[in-house]
Amino acid sequence: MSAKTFSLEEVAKHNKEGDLWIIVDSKVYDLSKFAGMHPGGLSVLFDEEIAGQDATEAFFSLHRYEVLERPQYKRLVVGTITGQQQQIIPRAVGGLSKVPYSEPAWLTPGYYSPYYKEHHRRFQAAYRKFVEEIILPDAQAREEDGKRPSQKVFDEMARLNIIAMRLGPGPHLKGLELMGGIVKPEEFDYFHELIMGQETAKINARGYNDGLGGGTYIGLPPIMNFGKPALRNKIVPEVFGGKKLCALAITEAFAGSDVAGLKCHAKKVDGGWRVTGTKKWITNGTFADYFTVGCRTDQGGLSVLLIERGPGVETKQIKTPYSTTAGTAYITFDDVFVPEENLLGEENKGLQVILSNFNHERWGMTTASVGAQRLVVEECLKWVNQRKVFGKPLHSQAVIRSKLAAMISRVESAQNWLENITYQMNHMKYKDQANYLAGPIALCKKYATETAQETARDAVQIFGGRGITKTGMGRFIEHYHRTVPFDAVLGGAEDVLGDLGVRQALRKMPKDARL
Ligand code: HEM
Repeated sequence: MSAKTFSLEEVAKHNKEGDLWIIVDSKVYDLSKFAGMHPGGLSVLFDEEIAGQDATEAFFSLHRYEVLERPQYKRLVVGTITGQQQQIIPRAVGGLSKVPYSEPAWLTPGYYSPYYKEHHRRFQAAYRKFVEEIILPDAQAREEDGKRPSQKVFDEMARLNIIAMRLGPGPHLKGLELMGGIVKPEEFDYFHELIMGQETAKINARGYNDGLGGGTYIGLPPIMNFGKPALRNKIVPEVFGGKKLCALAITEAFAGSDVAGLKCHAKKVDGGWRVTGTKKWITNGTFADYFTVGCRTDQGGLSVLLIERGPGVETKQIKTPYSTTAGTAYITFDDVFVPEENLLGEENKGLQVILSNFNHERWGMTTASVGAQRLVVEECLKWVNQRKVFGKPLHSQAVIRSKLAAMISRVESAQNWLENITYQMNHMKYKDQANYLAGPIALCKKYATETAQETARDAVQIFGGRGITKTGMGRFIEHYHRTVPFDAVLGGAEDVLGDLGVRQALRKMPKDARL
């Protein structure tokens, strides 16, 4: 940037076509050539309050800060105003936001938490930096072109053992160097995983987030927990190494939450099965290498088989409102031979394999949902502060403050419930989690996604037309509002989860309970 300084009077002289300067936050921009290419048009720049003037307020009413960070616009700076300092300093890469409620309480100066230790703080700082430097740029590019997340991102994740950590604490982390040694495998707990879920959600690229191993998150645990040692030893290192991806293929057009109604058929043959059937809405299906598949056997029971991509396996893209980078697929298995050793768990006891996965999946989705909801609160607080209506900030309207009150309360209650459940998970054996936490996790997810949708709706009302525009000020809100139903449907629709939570409670009702 040029080290030249100018007085306000000098800048004011450059206020005509072919010679146009403006000031944004103490920096002087020469827009003489750019004016004709300005996406907002030429005429707006020649307003007498803009041309040659300090246009900071007008600029931030209409553009996100990141516009000024783009190299092609940084080049337009010709100097600064004598005696003025930059007032608007964006958050440093990996740093914490100072906007109230944009960080959970444990990351907000002055507040305390019983849950997080020093290694969680170190981990959060390192992981956020990784997300912003490595994942975010790829996420934005892939959301645009719809391709799967780049191999270099998987390679970087593998290098720090992020793929292994995404599956939560457990024996699979033993002996691994996590995040460059910032946290020891024996220290790693569900709060670290919660941090990962919440931080990754901040990329605000919902399809990409699922593309980044969403299928592995639910498709690999059955292999790790129920696969035979030889199968595990082959597949787990390939996946943790970022070279292969899994997908969980249970849902069909015929049966969704009703897993007992699956039609995909595994016919017993010499040395294994031949599988024929279809699967629908399979995350990462278009590019996954391994499919963890729920099949009906000859006896009518349910078995889970590991099927490798190969002859007879076809995957087709399903178009959904989120980006194709998630690889959502319709899959057909056409007389595919599956060897005996690919059986996960016991034959006809597949329901146990499938159900054992659900709690972790739903809890993980809740971490992401709450993280994204918090980002929306931050976007709204910034917007109401910088947007002027009738000469005053948008937050001078009581109705806007009332919407924000509801948004903040929702995200804080969801976060606090989630942290309490996470604490329980840290202290329970995995099988006790099914007994004690299946209901609370289901209810917490339902609550988080319902509140997420209310918050998405309120945010669109606050942003107005910008909240339904894919570029510009409200682009985060538009994306969130369009993709928020994914949180509410994947891993179990809200009504199904609510019902599960209440049924679990009713099963535990004491026989002698009376009013
Ligand atoms: C450094 C100077 C400026 C640059 C680099 C710039 C760049 C841009 C860009 C890239 C957009 C497209 C929307 C987006 O991606 O956010 C845009 C839109 C716009 N700009 Fe500027 N701009 C500048 C100054 C101004 C100023 C001073 C005004 C004052 C009125 C203005 C008015 C607008 C308007 C009205 C739009 C359309 C906004 C919308 O669709 O909501 N721009 N500008």
